[in-house]
Amino acid sequence: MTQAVEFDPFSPEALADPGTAYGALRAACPFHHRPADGTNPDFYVLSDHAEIRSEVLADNPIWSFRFGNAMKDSISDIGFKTDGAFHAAFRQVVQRGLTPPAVRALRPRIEAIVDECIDVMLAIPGGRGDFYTLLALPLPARMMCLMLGAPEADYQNYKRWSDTLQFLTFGDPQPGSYETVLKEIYPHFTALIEARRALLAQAGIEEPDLTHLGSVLPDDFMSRALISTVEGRRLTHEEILNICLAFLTGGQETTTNLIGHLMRRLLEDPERWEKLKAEPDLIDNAVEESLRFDPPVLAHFRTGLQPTTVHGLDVPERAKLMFSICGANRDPSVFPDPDTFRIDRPLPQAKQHLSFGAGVHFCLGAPVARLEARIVLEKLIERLPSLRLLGVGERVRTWMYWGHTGLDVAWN
Ligand code: HEM
Repeated sequence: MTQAVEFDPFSPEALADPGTAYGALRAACPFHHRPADGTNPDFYVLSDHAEIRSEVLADNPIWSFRFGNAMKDSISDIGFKTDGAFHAAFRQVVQRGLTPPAVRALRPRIEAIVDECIDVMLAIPGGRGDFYTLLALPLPARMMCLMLGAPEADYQNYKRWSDTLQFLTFGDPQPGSYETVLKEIYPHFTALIEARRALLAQAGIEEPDLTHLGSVLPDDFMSRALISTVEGRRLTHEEILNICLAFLTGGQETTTNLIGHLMRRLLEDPERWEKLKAEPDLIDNAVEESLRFDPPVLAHFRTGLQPTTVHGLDVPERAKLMFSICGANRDPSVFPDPDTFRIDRPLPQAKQHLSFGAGVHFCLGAPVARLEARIVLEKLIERLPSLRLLGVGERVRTWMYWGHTGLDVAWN
């Protein structure tokens, strides 16, 4: 059944309260066909949790990432925007740097940044400010600089570039505007890559490997890309840039919004905040419930490589399929009482959310985002327990993302 309901992801209601809108669509029509409307192309919306997981995001010959994961095609066949065996091999370049011990080793750096942000908050006379500007935004941006190997002082550029790229990829940009911003970003990354190539040249190393990480080269993901091979060859410059862009765009606004949503939901009902302070063992539950209830990425797209049938409906080749993370996260067969935010939702249940995707393109940065959110809660409970919510800012402008531009908070 596909046409049973009207669904407009661009309506003011869906933009303002996606959980309710996407949840209602899932309940009424888990596979929905949305015809072209003059501005937006024809696409299908799948909200069926089990099917998204087992059919669309698992390794399969039909639903391709090669056309990008936005509504409009952007074919590049580079890096993460690939399918099958090549993609699996390419992922390894980053995945090898994000083993559990490697992620745990980020803890002191994250703690130091959070402490610095809280010091700034505590020094504000009157104890009031925007939680995004003060913490939710600088932490992920600084972490991306640190992980890629850029000076942390660049973090405001990283934030600006990521916002612009996000909007251009998932919004409705002017022709050529994507290329304009890349003209600013690519020279920045190219200079950092060239600096690492120069270090190798100075040391007379032609075939760099793992042993050179942290010795000849700084131990960061840009160096990691230089020492890595994929299918027996070195990565091209474009592939290294693709990794930089994936971190730049994938790791910032998403994590900012995770931290922002989390604090909004905890503070809007002060009993939740009190409960968490009394039972800090619930921190992981609260983080996962926030991801489920307020997914920073509402949905992504895949493109059909061949005709197929979904929920009994024939779907043509090159169909655009939107998998609704937000809708799937409200599935009552997986999450009882899905429209209630429960900080004590059992962890194994809450973790079934699809907010980091699933399957072959599952988010590589998920453990980093989770650790950042966890440390923010640990530190706020310890150092700013009197935090309270005064107001929520504007919605972010990219319709497929869910978050706000500010959170007005106060503390004693
Ligand atoms: C709360 C924070 C985050 C959310 C909600 C999030 C969400 C996602 C989602 C939904 C995908 C799957 C895309 C798809 O299948 O179309 C993804 C992939 C990815 N994410 Fe994240 N992400 C977050 C943080 C991060 C961080 C911190 C990093 C980097 C350290 C990162 C790097 C990546 C990369 C490289 C991929 C591509 C994986 C692949 O294609 O194989 N993400 N993310």
